[in-house]
Amino acid sequence: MGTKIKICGITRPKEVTMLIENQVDFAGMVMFYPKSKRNNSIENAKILLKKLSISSIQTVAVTVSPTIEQVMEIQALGFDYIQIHNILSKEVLKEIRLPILKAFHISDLGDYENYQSCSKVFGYVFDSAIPGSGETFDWSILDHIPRDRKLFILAGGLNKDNVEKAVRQLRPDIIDVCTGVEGENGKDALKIKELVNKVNQ
Ligand SMILES: O=C(O)c1ccccc1NCC(=O)[C@H](O)[C@H](O)COP(=O)(O)O
Repeated sequence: MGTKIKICGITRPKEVTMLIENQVDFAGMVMFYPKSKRNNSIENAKILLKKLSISSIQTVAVTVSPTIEQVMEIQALGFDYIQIHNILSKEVLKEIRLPILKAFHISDLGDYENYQSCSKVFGYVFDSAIPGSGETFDWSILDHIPRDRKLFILAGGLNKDNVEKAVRQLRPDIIDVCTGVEGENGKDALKIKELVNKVNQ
């Protein structure tokens, strides 16, 4: 099976159209994180989710240290997965029903093994120090990560110029791209197309 593609940080209906036209596999929406320029309100997320529901694209709510109330709202919206950066509290882990993609930054990789036996964690997102910054990191630090059956997702500064090398070197299940497919006004149709072509060639 080929490498799947997740485009993160969508905020506009026309970006959903770009994802559908390019047959990407996952769409990520930043939720409850107003510090991000890609943050979505509940109302906007509803609009994007409705538009995505006519496609086979899987939806991911991207969160940072979410509270239990936020997790409940995300579940009610009908996302397929929740991606959690920073803290995944015991309370959230106990109550959550959505499959979790746990994000690790290059500084908290040591945490990774704690989640390997957790049945609610379906995958790991390996990301640079600042999520959504477009910065890459030294991929060799992942060489010694013990692989298991959960999804191995590579993020952080990927774009059309480095994605082939990343796929060859790390064989991720999914590549996750945000800044690398953006122009001045959000996601760029040509950049998405070029990236998808590079991954699928
Ligand atoms: O995009 C954001 O602003 C953001 C903020 C907080 C958490 C996650 C965020 N973005 C999505 C991500 O999980 C990844 O970091 C991203 O897909 C990779 O970003 P990039 O390096 O820009 O490709």
